[in-house]
Amino acid sequence: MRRLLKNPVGLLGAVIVALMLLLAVVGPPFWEDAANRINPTEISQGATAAHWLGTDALGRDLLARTLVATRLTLGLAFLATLIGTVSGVLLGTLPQILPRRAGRAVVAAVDLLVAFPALLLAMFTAVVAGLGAQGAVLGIGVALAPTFARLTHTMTASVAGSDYIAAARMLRVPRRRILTRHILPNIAEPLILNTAQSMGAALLGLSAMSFLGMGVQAPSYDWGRLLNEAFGHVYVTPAVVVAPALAVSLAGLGFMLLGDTFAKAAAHTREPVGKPVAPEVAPARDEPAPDAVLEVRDLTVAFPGDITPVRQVSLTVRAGEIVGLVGESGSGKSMTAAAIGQIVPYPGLAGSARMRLDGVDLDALPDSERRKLLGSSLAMVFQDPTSSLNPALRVGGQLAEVATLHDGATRTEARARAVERLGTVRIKQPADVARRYPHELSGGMRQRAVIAMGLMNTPRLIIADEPTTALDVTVQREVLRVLREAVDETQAGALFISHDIAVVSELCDRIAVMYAGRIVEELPADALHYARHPYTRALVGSLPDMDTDRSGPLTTIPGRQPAPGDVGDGCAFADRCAFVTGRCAIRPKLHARTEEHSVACWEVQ
Ligand SMILES: Nc1ncnc2c1ncn2[C@@H]1O[C@H](COP(=O)(O)OP(=O)(O)OP(=O)(O)O)[C@@H](O)[C@H]1O
Repeated sequence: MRRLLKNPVGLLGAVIVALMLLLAVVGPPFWEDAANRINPTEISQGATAAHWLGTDALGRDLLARTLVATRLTLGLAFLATLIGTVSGVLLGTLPQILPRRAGRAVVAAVDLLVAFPALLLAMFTAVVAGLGAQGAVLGIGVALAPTFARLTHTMTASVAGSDYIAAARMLRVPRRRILTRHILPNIAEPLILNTAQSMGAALLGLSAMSFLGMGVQAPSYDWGRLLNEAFGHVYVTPAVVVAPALAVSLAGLGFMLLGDTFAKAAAHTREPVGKPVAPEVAPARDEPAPDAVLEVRDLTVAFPGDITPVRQVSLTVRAGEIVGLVGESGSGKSMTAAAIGQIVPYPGLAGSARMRLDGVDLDALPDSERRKLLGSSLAMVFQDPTSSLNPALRVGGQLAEVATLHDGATRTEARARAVERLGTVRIKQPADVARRYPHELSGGMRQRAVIAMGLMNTPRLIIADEPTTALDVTVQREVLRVLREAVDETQAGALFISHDIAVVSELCDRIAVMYAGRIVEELPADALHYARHPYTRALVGSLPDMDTDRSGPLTTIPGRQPAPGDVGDGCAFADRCAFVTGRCAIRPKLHARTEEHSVACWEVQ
């Protein structure tokens, strides 16, 4: 509400609507007498001192009649909106309750009605229902209903696809209860906003019907009826249409502006508070690493509200090397990957002292060049291969598209390369698989197809973000082998993100351990058992081995990682650490123990 009052357009809408509502209450008692007083000596006059906006054919004051008509006009518009909303919402939810075929028939009928001009639909209904206020209200209500029904159906269908609805279905919650308890509350807000806007449309529609003689009939009168009566005299005394025309326009505008502002305010409430602020990081001055395909220095990602999920992360990946980034959920691994790929979600912003891909400084490139380089030199493989592949396109076509877009390859060349790359990732009968749609492949094949898509350009860096988490253990092994082979063959570097330290130690050459947005230890994978940071040691210690007693619960690390907005000045792991001392109130820097092994912990420095 405060936001509404701060917005001048919203404020104007609110003032107009409030004024109209006030007039609807006080209009008839105050001005009814003047509005009905017939005066044969002052018939169809223009503006005079006694009648500011003229008189009608019986000499009645038009300003007073317009003010009095506010109640009937708004009342009828409200009724029409109510009919439109209720019947539209019922119609829109029917497909969820009815058997599939009947539901489809309802959707088709709604689509047909939406395509039909609304005013014609209103007139048709009004003629069938009988001329007069009742018919007009029903007509406008019926005309509003299809839009509401379509909106309700679309939103219901999208909410119905959510996991919590699937869970409710599995628990055998009855359909009607799913609808009222789980679906409707989630779509109520946009429906209410649409209602505010529809009130303006109903008001204009009803006035049009009355103006055309199909709505309110004499002796009753609404604004449309007043316009209809005044229109016969408009060429002689134009002033007679001013009052009702002004009232219709003003009220229509008021409701539209208010509805619009409500909709914008609702969209804003879903936006995060505060403006995006780019993290300030001084550029690195030393020489870049000569053999690195990726060199990241002091990468920081910040969101408004002092949320910093990635804090001064430095990483180097060399050609032919797989670096594992490991840490528990929420430590900032994916956000690091997103920042390297320049896809940090709004309103987050990334900054770094250095960001070099294949020897090129990304920060020094103009936007278009940077996008081009990332498109050709970086391949990203995400956890869910389903969302990386377009379900409407054949696998081969999608892979080929990469080659035609980036390398300007012909269709035949691109298709041949797609089949070859599918073979590279150990897909049997690649030519046959290229002709299939993603849903026709198993999860493991899909993930390999995504890796093959990344390899279409011969990338210099592959970022694989939990690529095997959704797969079972045997398929997981196959995908990891494919990744290793791709790196060995192409001599690209790879950043492999996982929360599973066992997988990382098996696949990677080096491991960077992340905790609360920072790298806390970096070491060769084969030296994992010499890890020094208490967090890395706890991660390694939580792995079951041959001697683990499998009848008991696995070891866990007590406590919780702080959220990105709650990380203090000291060591972020201190609360969970068995070796905590007073020094841990100051954050330890990453300290090089050997050329290949760095740790951020006071205990081991
Ligand atoms: N759009 C966002 N706005 C604000 N904070 C965000 C946003 N996206 C992610 N975060 C925060 O960033 C932190 C790091 O998220 P990130 O996805 O990088 O973690 P992760 O280590 O990859 O975890 P997981 O293994 O669960 O994917 C999380 O705590 C999350 O709350």
